[in-house]
Amino acid sequence: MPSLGRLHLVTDTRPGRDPLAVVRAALGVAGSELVVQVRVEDSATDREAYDLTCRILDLCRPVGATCLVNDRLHVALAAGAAGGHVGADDLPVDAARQVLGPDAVLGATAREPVAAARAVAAGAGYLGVGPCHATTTKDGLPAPIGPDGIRAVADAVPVPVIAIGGVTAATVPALRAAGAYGVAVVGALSTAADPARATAELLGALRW
Ligand SMILES: Cc1ncc(COP(=O)(O)OP(=O)(O)O)c(N)n1
Ligand SMILES: Cc1nc(C(=O)O)sc1CCOP(=O)(O)O
Ligand SMILES: [Mg+2]
Repeated sequence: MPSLGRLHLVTDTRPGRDPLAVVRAALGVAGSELVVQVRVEDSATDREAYDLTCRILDLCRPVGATCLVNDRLHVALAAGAAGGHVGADDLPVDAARQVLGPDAVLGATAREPVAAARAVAAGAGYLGVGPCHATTTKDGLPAPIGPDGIRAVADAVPVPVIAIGGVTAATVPALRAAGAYGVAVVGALSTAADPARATAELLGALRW
């Protein structure tokens, strides 16, 4: 299995956004280094999630980029994505592993070391850890954990830690120094005036 990419683009499907244009721009710069996580609003239908995933897979496949699906593992399987990501309101990690099979990429959200170790024992291959910083993209999150919170989890588990929540190119170095393997972003790419340039800046920060 190829190693996990360090830059995860999580799609922004809120009204007025153009997730396909952002994915296209990011893939043009990052190619196979990019992981695209298809994340749709809870109000989206499965058909909408499936159609978006298929369109994103059509963009990812030619450049060898990885496509994952958030929450809806049946959509991941039906579309032929590489795997999925689950959190506290989704299938438990062991059940998600059963659904996806042993070879799929499976990420789980964990905000502190004990939950992180449990998720890994249950079959998670990477962890999404946050929120690192304040974010306007998702409501109802606990207080930001900052680089220290990332370090606490990264020190406790043997799998890649992907830092999420308010991540920008400027905040990447401190997160990497704290042990993050990579980062997941929504707004840093979806609201960028030039998503290709923003991708290059994030990749540059991740290479340090
Ligand atoms: C890389 C990554 N980390 C965390 C999350 C959040 O997942 P979850 O807690 O299930 O919340 P939703 O994204 O489903 O609202 C993620 N998607 N990706
Ligand atoms: C979807 C999501 N999950 C988070 C978590 O901490 O679990 S933070 C988040 C939103 C990340 O968006 P942005 O990069 O715009 O801050
Ligand atoms: Mg979820």
